[in-house]
Amino acid sequence: MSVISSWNLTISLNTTISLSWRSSLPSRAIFPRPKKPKTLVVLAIALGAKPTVLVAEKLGDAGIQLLRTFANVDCSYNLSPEELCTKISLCDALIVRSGTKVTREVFESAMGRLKVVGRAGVGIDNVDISAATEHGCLVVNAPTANTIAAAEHGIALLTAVSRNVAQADASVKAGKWERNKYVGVSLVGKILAVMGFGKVGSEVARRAKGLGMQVIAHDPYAPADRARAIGVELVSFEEALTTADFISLHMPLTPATSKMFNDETFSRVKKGVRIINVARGGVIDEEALLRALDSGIVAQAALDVFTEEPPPQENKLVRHENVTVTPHLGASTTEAQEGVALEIAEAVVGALKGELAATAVNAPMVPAEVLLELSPYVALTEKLGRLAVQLVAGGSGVKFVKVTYASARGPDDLDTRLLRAMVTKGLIEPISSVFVNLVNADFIGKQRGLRLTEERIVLDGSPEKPLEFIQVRIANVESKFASAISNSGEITVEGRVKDGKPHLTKVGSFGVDVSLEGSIVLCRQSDQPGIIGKVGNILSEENVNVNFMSVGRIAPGKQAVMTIGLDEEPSRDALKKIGEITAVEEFVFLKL
Ligand SMILES: NC(=O)c1ccc[n+]([C@@H]2O[C@H](COP(=O)([O-])OP(=O)(O)OC[C@H]3O[C@@H](n4cnc5c(N)ncnc54)[C@H](O)[C@@H]3O)[C@@H](O)[C@H]2O)c1
Ligand SMILES: O=C(O)[C@H](O)COP(=O)(O)O
Repeated sequence: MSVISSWNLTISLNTTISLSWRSSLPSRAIFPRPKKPKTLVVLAIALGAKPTVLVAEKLGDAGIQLLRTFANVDCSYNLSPEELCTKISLCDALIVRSGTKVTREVFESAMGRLKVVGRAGVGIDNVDISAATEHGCLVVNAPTANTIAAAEHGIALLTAVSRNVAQADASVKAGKWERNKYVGVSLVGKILAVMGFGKVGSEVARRAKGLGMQVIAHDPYAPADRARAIGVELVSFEEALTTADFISLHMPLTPATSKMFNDETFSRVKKGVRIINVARGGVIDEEALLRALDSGIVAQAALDVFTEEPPPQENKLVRHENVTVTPHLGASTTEAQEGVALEIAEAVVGALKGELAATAVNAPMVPAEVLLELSPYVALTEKLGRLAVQLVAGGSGVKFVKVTYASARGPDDLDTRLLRAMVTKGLIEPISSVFVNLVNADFIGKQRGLRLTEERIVLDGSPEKPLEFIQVRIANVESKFASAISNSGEITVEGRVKDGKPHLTKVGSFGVDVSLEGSIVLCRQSDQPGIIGKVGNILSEENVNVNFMSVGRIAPGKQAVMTIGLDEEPSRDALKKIGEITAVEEFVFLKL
């Protein structure tokens, strides 16, 4: 038995997984069965619950049209933060570009209705991701459609600064003819350091090589072979800083990259370096850049992005004669905006339909084929969680939960994030009013003090099935059904998938077998003839249909646990009558 202590995840960028939402759609299921992906949509439309999407910044027409095929679309631009907070409680989705700050207040004001925030672009630094996650709100972005536009803008600024295009243009327009003042520098043979070798950075590198530049790149996370493939050498931060004639910034704004270029870094650059920033303003300490420009350490800068956008009128950087500025135009080409609009509209509609887009920012991305295979186990884990928590005696509190996955597959072959989220959902939802989904499961679990550990049992045999059985145990609690406590002293429920359906196969130390649908009665009795009939009669008198029944006993004539699956919920009276059968020692009714 090995304890999983770290997640070994494969994130696929080209796949979708399914996830449904609770508030406006009338289903609590978190995963619609993949074979019927349209079910939730049909329900939503039939009940008139067409979702509302607030588009808070200008979005390309193709995207708006796509959104309108599925949702009510409210295009309200230039909302104040207060107006956004007021509107948001009426919206299921929000689409923004970089100009709207989606703060914690926005998520709080949504009061649970907002299910997805779509960022029509790459950078998500204007969205409070932690707050989104805490509120179970999915954040998706459109990471690919504006890559080329941003790279082209980077090259435009690179060539513009090397030849003083903006300054010379302003000079001529001011009636001057200063040919000697605006002598530029050549690009060919010069060293360009690309900082951040992701989508945009690598396209900039490719183009700069075409201009005859020697391109190096610094990116702690980029694979060297991807760089080598386009003739770029990955180097250390120090080497990039000290050798470059031009530095082009293409990393995201994160706590680690914030003010990455500051007085200290400028003190190490090659004198006369030229800096281009089409990434995010915050990666440069703007006051330090001003000092570096004034002292001549930095010869020129070209900035498309600023710490504060738009920058204040009196901003000295913007007015500096060696600085070329554009108003965050990197993504602003007709082609990129149409592409981004479609990319984000598809992602948002997909998310509202119950599919989790491949561009999810705050939820695990699971390949579709993995999801399909895991789907019945997803249902099983949620139901085991629901059963286990309902077996806890009032006042016990649930803290220590152990989930065991038994499989013949190697540990790296099983992505248990979905299953873990579903156990958490099953454990928490029956005893609280919070809505748990794949986005917020870990957060809600932690918030409620749940210590969920996972372990693997590696079985011999064929690894055809992803899992043989799953066990959920709750430690340090008492049970309202004493037989649910196994020899280890924990409430224990175990299940398997049989013919694609989740089954409960063990309660405490008793082997049982009941299909997990509807609700169930667990009943411990002394093993003797006639009990099944008596219970069956009580239920049939009430017109309650028994869909499954099994009896597991320790030994003939000793104690047995009867498991009865029910389609309808029996009345209190019927349950009382079951409890009054003489041989029945204890019983419990559990809702799935
Ligand atoms: N100006 C615009 O209109 C515009 C348009 C598109 C993208 N952008 C911005 O450009 C940046 C890059 O976008 P992308 O699509 O290429 O993103 P990306 O995620 O594909 O690439 C970012 C790269 O930065 C690297 N990185 C992370 N931390 C780093 C660090 N400390 N040092 C060096 N590299 C680091 C990552 O490993 C990654 O390879 C983002 O900030 C994005 O918001 C701006
Ligand atoms: O991160 C991005 O995608 C760019 O900064 C573009 O943002 P915008 O769409 O708000 O211009």
